Amino acid sequence: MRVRLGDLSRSVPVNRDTRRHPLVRPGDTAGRVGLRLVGRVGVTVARVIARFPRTSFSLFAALLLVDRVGWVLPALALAVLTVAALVWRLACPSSYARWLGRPLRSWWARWVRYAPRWRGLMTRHDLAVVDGDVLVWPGLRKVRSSDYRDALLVKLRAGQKPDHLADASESLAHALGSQAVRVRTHRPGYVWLDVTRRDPFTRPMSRLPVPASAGAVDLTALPIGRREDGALWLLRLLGTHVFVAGATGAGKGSVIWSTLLRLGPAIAAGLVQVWAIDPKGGMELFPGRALFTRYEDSHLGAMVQLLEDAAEFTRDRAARLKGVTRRLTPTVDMPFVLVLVDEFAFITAYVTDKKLQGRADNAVQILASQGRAPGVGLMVALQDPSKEVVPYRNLFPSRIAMRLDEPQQVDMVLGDKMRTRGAYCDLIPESLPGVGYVKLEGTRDPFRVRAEYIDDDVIDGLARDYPAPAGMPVPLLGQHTESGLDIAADIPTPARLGDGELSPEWAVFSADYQRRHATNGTSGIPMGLD
Ligand SMILES: Nc1ncnc2c1ncn2[C@@H]1O[C@H](COP(=O)(O)OP(=O)(O)OP(=O)(O)O)[C@@H](O)[C@H]1O
Repeated sequence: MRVRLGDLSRSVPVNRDTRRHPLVRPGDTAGRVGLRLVGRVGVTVARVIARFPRTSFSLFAALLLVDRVGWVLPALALAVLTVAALVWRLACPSSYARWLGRPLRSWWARWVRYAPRWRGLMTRHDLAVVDGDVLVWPGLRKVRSSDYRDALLVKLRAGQKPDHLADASESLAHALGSQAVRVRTHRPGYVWLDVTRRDPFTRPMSRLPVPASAGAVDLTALPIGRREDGALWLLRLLGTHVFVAGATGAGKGSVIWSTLLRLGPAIAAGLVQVWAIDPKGGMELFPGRALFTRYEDSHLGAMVQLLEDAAEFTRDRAARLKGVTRRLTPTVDMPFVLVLVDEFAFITAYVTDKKLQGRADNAVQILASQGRAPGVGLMVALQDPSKEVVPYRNLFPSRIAMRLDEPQQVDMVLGDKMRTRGAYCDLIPESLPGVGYVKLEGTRDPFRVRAEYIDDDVIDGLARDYPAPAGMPVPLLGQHTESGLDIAADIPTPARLGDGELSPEWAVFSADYQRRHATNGTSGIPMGLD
């Protein structure tokens, strides 16, 4: 690789003629030329030292050492240090990675991978700006390299904003041979450019913690998957509402079930109630019905009624808690209630009966606007983020977009400019179900995640081990049943409704859904419940 010092500098004159100060001018004596040459070399060396003080002084110290003691001793010392580093790496990989591996890799990435081509990258992607009579470009300030990505801290030039880099991110990704380049805001004037080198989600995910007791369930941080940087993806339910969108087979089910898996002990202890609606006739949620305090999956009217009951409950609780507390701490007497709706659009945007649609709409508005403080959360999933559902999006502070069919749908789900900021949901391959992007209220940038896959055996175990306590009103299959019904005992094996039992619009949807699923076999990574 050819390194040009010009690439490492921070600016060049706009008009190259101003640089033309020839070394040899007409009438010059040899002495003058020599002096000019020494002067120029001196200035260049001083510039390099000022620009790269650590590297320059390390090099200088090494040369001094070789000069004083010869090369044998330093070479031996280097060999001993290398062996020590290898032993360290084998004995304690995590501390090695933290203290030596990553800093070395970051140093290498900065000076070998990025710095030599930085100027070309910036100018060719129209990221250089004219400042007075010089051309300047965003400065590369720091690189943090991990197994999967390089994070580049970039200083913006006056007149630039993060969106300028975001707009160029797709072409930068191609230029760098990266899967994706995303822009994260750091602080005013600085952004992180995340350059993905390998997709961490192509590897099987290690199992995530499952809370052993109700006390271990943290409603503000349920571990339901991994973030791209390797950290746990912690989903907040208390004080927010969650909107999940994704094409068929995108893995919305894994978000729902990994959430329910982490709620299990709290559900069984009565600290959390889940009121569930599955317009697909129970195809998604029915196997977990024992977990649900209320459940509807067949009649539209009953589903809307459940939403209205939840809205009424929310209003009532908000009135009771008025002046007492601003945020609920769930107890058995005052549980957190999660209203879970699969295929949300089918009970809101797509309902043809205007009266029912109005009722559902009202209930959703009340739940979304008043539920956060009194401990009522709404979690909805939907397949088709069309413009009809966009108005609902703003009611949900936490949004998750999984694989989507069209690039425009990304902003429909996550919010404006989110695709530009790197949420490439339309580029998620079908071979990676469960992968998506999350946008949280109060944060500027989306982040990439993969939900843990929960298989049918785990779901059966979850429903068996953590049923909602009996003694609650438990309406089942569209019929309002009175309290005291132990549903786990009543319906031991999962049953599915036939299309004939569904109302006409659900029958059409259900038939279409089954047809699509019959040809949509996707493989999963099995993960069991211990
Ligand atoms: N996180 C995941 N990891 C690995 N595989 C997964 C994951 N999530 C889902 N899958 C696989 O993808 C298939 C489809 O997932 P899922 O049913 O959750 O999609 P969906 O978005 O709910 O689809 P639909 O809207 O059609 O119901 C699953 O049967 C499973 O094989």
